[in-house]
Order: sequence, then structure tokens, then C-alpha cells
Amino acid sequence: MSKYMIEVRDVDKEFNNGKESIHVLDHISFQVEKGEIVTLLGKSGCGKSTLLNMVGGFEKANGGMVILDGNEVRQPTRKCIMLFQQINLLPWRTVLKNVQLGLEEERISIEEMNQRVNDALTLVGLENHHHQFPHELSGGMQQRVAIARALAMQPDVILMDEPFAALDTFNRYLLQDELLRIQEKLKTTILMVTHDIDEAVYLSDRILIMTSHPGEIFKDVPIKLVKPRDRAGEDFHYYRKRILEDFELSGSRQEPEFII
Ligand SMILES: Nc1ncnc2c1ncn2[C@@H]1O[C@H](COP(=O)(O)OP(=O)(O)OP(=O)(O)O)[C@@H](O)[C@H]1O
Repeated sequence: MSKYMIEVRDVDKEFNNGKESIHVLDHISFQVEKGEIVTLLGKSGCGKSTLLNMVGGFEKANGGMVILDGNEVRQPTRKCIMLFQQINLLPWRTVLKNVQLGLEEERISIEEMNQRVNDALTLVGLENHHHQFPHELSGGMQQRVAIARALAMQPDVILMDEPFAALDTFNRYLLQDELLRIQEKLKTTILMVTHDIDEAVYLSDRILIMTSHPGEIFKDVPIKLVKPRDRAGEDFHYYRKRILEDFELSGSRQEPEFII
């Protein structure tokens, strides 16, 4: 049995907009071990979301393949759930009913469904909010409901596309801590996209730095700091600085318009 939960093998992607084709991802390969948190970090347009969509089975590659827990990904599956920045709760359903949503297609008993929904809501700290509607919750609480909905499905992998980008700093920090606490408990494999360097250093076991046009993995940076990490600590700043430098050295920096 492979120790990898996700294997991206030589994935290549072009989009055609009718007039021209854009080479978005150039022969990308990487692996994510079971229980790891790995972040794709790169500038806007470098192909992070496209790559994440491929791992989730929402987008097809022009070449190469993605293997999830030993099986080639050909379509979305319940083993691998995507969480977006847009929260996508159904406004007419309560918190409880929104979390149930992901389980309604599963062949499980009512008792098991209730148990999984209760457990997931307790994990995200919403055990006292079952009967509220989304509009009665803050943005941070709504994102917690979305996380609970994903957790209730007991996926092997959660894919996160800038899940905290719409939140204010305090809520973002709070939810990052919640995510780490939950992941420590459940050992779910997480592949995340962000352009927030601090978020990447705070959460990740490894950061994959991408360059653009076409998107490539420029560097694989293991973050060897124990969690929870001190955002104000010297070690944290070391990684932050190193990654900032990587971006400047990555070849994707714009040349100055005039050189005197
Ligand atoms: N369905 C599509 N059709 C055509 N081009 C697309 C499509 N989806 C993405 N692209 C192009 O592919 C490139 C990569 O887009 P992608 O959204 O993956 O980048 P990103 O790194 O996630 O950007 P951001 O951080 O801004 O979300 C962009 O140039 C984008 O315009």
C-alpha cells in the first residue's frame, strides 16, 4: 500500500478560449503523504485552482494523471471533498440540515447520520447552533458549517481553495487554529491553495511554490516547526523571509520597464 494519499504524475493542462490555447500547467508532479497538510502557494493565475480542481476530479488533464489513494481520479468522489472561499450554504436550511446535506445520498441509517452530523458540529464548536439559519451566523461560523459538512462525509482528503480568504484577520486566525486541532485529531490529508504566505507557513507541513506561465512547481519547502506555531517567532519569520526570497528568485519577477 502506498504511503501517498495523492500522487500528481506529470500533469499538463492547456485551456483553449476559441482563439488561442493557454498552457496553464507544465508537467507537474508531486506527492502528498497520508495525514499531511500541503499548500500550493503562488501568484494569481499560476494555475493553483486548476491543479486543485484536477485533484478533485472537476477538471481533466491534457496529459499525466492524478492518483488518489491508489486509484486514478476520473471524476469527483466522496473520498475527496472541496471547500471553497464562497461558502455555498443553502439559506433555507438550518445549520443541522446544511450539514446533513452531504449525507443524504449515503446509504446510512438515520441514527448514524445524526451521530455524524452531531460529531461534526461539535468538532467545529457549533453544538449549540443546530437550529439557526445561515443568515443568523457570522462569516466565520458559516465557514465552520461548511467545514462540518465536509467532515461529516468522513473524507480521506479535503481540498481547500483559499477557504479563509473572505474572513477578517481574527476569524481567519481562529479558524486556522480550529483546522489544525481537527486535523490533528482526524489525520485527514489536506491540500490547500493560498496566496497568503503567513497562512501557508502557519498550517503546512510542506509548501509547494509555483511559478507562472506555465505553472510549474518551483520548490518543495518542508516547514519543520512544531505546531501550534508562533506567528511572531523568529523561526516563523525565517520561513516567511525564505519564501519571499524564493519568489524573487523564481524567475517570475517582472523585469523593470526601464534600466538606467
Ligand atoms: N475554464 C477556463 N478556461 C480558460 N482559461 C482558464 C479556465 N480556468 C482557468 N483559466 C486560466 O488558467 C490560468 C490559471 O487559472 P487558475 O484559476 O488556476 O489560477 P490561480 O493560480 O488559482 O489564480 P488565483 O490565485 O487568482 O485564483 C489563468 O490564466 C486563467 O485565466
